[in-house]
Amino acid sequence: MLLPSLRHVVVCGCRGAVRGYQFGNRTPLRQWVVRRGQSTVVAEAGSAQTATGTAVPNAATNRIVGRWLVGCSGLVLGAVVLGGVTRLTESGLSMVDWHLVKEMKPPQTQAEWEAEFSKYQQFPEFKIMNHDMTLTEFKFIFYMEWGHRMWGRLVGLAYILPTMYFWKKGYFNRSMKARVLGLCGFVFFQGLLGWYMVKSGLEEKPESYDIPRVSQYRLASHLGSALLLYSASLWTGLTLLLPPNKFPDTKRVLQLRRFAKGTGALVFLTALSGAFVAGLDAGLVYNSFPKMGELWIPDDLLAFSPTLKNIFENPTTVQFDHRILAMSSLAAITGLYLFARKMRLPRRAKIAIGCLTAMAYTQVALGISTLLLYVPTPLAATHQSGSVALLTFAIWVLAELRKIAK
Ligand code: HEM
Repeated sequence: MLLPSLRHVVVCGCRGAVRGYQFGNRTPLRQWVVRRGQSTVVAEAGSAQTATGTAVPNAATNRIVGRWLVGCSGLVLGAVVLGGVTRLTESGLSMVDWHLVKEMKPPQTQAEWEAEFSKYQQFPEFKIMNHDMTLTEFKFIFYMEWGHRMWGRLVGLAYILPTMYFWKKGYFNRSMKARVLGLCGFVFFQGLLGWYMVKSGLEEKPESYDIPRVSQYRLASHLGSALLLYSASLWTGLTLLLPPNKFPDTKRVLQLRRFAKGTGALVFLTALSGAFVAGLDAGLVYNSFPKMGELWIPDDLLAFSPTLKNIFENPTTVQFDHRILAMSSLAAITGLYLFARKMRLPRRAKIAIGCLTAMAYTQVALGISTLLLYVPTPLAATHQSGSVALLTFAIWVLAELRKIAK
């Protein structure tokens, strides 16, 4: 006999699966599973009920949560693009302190602007690079950074407020609660990382007349954690929204799934290596393709000592690695496409793989153009956004190929 709350889920005509329960391989003991044709309807013992007596979470609430998370990933994408443009316009070091609430109001009067400008003048970027900057020019770089920080706060609110609301309404099951808490924690961590990164560009380095720039390690961590937040939100949202495909458990399907996972990881790694290229301005050391200058393997590839240091600190090696990883990603995606072409797959999975392949070629073309044209801001920003688009298609492919928990 069905428990009352579970019966409600089934009887209330939830179309398709209640999909928030399929994460991980283990089904919590507290759950009852009922198979209805192709879909799996799951309810928890003693799950909450709405005012109309409907048990939650259910298919409808899962759809709401799914859309919210996909929307949140869109906001993260906006933050990544804005962050890239902020960096490329060299605006990121214009706000020299950090206050969660106070800085939300930008300077209003002439006196406030002058005070803000004179604070900026104490730091190396002004002293070494921008000593002839006017107040009007300062206002531009200030507003760029301010816009990025405000967007970050908007992202934070977009995660935290609905989390509180949905939690109270009982829209999350146990595993979902852990997930959204993790995502909210991640947003907070992302903000802290951002300030930690900016601080590295504000430090006075006596005896150094180099262009002040943030640490490439911190830039890669900041971008990498934004991409992780994006991927986790999108994945969770998509698995709630997309009905799972039914695959036969054949060897080829298992191989395809494994292949797709590896390819997704490679794309992620390539994007991360791009952050090192950006952080070291390594896009300006060799502006030719496919060779680096006259050579396939440049002779300053291992110029730094110890050797390991070259991987993250030598601009030549960092650019070389990014090229190799990018070409490996392209080869893997092309391989995935050819492998999948011979298989009978659901239409949506085929479309997702096709989109991933088309985007991979576009992204490589964008990268090469960025390099050959000496990193112009609009092209570099498009290349950066292209990496998120590529990641999006990779996650879509994985969501289409995912295994249904038994
Ligand atoms: C799968 C393919 C690729 C992915 C996912 C990818 C990803 C990225 C990412 C995420 C960045 C950092 C952008 C930023 O933070 O502003 C970047 C930078 C860069 N990439 Fe790629 N990339 C790919 C292919 C290529 C290729 C084939 C080239 C050229 C041979 C290239 C050249 C560059 C350059 C020059 C930069 C530095 C741009 C700057 O300073 O803003 N990329 N890439």
